[in-house]
Amino acid sequence: MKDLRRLLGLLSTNWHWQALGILLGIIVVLTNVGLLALSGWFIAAMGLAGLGLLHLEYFLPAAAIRALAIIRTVGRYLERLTTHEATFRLLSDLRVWFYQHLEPLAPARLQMHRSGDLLSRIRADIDSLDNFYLRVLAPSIVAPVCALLMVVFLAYFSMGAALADLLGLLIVGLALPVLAFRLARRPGQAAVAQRGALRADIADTIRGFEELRVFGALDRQTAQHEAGYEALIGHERQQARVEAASGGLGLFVVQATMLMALICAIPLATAKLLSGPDIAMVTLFVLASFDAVSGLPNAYRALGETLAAARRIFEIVDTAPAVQEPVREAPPPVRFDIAFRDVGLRYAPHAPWALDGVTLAVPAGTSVGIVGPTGSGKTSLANLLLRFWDWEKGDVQIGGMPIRQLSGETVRGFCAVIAQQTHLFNTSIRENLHLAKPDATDAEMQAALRQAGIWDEVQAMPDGLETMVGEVGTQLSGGQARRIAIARAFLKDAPILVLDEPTEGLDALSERIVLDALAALMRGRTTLLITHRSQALRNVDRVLRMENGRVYEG
Ligand SMILES: Nc1ncnc2c1ncn2[C@@H]1O[C@H](COP(=O)(O)OP(=O)(O)OP(=O)(O)O)[C@@H](O)[C@H]1O
Repeated sequence: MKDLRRLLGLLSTNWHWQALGILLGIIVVLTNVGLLALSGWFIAAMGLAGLGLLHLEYFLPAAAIRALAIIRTVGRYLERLTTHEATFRLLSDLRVWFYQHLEPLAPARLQMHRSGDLLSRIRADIDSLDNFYLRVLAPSIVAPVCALLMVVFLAYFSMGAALADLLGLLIVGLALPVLAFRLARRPGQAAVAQRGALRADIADTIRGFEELRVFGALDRQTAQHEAGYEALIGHERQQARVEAASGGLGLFVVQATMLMALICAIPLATAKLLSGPDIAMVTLFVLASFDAVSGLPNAYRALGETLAAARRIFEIVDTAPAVQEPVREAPPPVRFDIAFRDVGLRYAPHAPWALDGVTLAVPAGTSVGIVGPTGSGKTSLANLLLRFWDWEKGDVQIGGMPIRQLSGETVRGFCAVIAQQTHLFNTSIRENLHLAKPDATDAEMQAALRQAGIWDEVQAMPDGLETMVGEVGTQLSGGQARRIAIARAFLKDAPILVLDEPTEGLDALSERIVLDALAALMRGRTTLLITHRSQALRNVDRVLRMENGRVYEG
């Protein structure tokens, strides 16, 4: 219920389009009912007039039928246009809203989510919210308004037919939707969760194809996916049963209501209170009146899925970022020395200290190499400096300014990062460089690539700067990818460098080339170099050792 209320709150931004869509929906339903009923009356009346049993002035009803047909057609078109406009605006607002909440959570709060699952939330879960306005909310307003007007109109001709219609409309428009919602809610929730898990599994499998083939585990993995799909089909089958049953029942109620209305109306005709054409009109009016409610059982059947999708989105949106931004940002520092003062960090409230009273200083323009066994806390230093995590004790400063007083964006604006896993996007070298400086000219890019020692190789590639680097840079060698990342850092021209295992995974020759490029990059910049490799330390001014979250001199 809370999620439903929240979902309604999210709709408020586009209420003009939504209200217009609902108004047009009401007009379309009423003209459709009017058209069918009047046509029925007219055909019956014409038949009687043909037999000479009735004198019929046919001009007015014929004109009314034509007018209703035009209004219905144009109205239906405009209604589709506005409701879809409202829905797509809503979806795009929701995506922006979700992304705005997602971005501050990276990387700390997103590490427990699988990337395939996040993609599923951004795309499929938000998409499934289109069901809410289009099929649930708008028809839920259109239906009672139209039902009320139609029943009042019918009561003028036959109270019995009006009551029968009211009962039928209540069954199809209220009882069946509630029942369908209840029965399909659990399988709907399960289907949404299962689809998310499957997408994440498949994304994982595609990423790990190489390993799966090497270990001969592809068949096992495929069998697991098949089992997952079987489970999904099971949930979908349950929902399909509810859909089929509510559809069949709905149809039965429509026919039964028509019969009831006819039974109520015939005695009125015998008593000469209604004419023959009136009977045809009343009967067809009852049939057409279900146009207002016929979509509701299936819409409410799908509502369980929609709410489950909304829950998955709210889960992310409600996560508090790991780092709180300052209410008012302090002026940016003008010096770029780095200082950690007695810093204590734990990744969870009762976890062991990952950093346990770390104090270190890197004077501006100098470099410090950090070595130490795995898990000793080296990368954690970088995580704090980049404002990806917050710490519990002590302080981290840049140029004497506590970085907590600066926004994460400002702090990261001062830093360039090169890590073992520095991400290259699956696009051209040019676009990857643009990331660091969107307005970089070709000459600037060329200079940066030259400084990174890779210009000659890029120039020799058939497509030069337009060369596509492939998924995470797989079309390049490890050393080339690293040097493109270095060129990117040259372009950014940030005063602080964070190098986290920048030569990891490279052979001796590539390492030497990358280290030469890094030496040029480090000149004049405050540098924190985290490494296991002794070669990498040749360029630094000072070496510190980390052990169990503490820092020791060389
Ligand atoms: N995101 C995280 N969530 C929870 N614990 C973490 C996280 N990152 C690191 N840790 C823990 O904090 C400790 C320090 O990790 P850190 O990555 O800083 O070490 P490291 O010296 O860089 O290791 P390596 O050389 O293997 O990269 C380890 O015990 C690690 O398990």
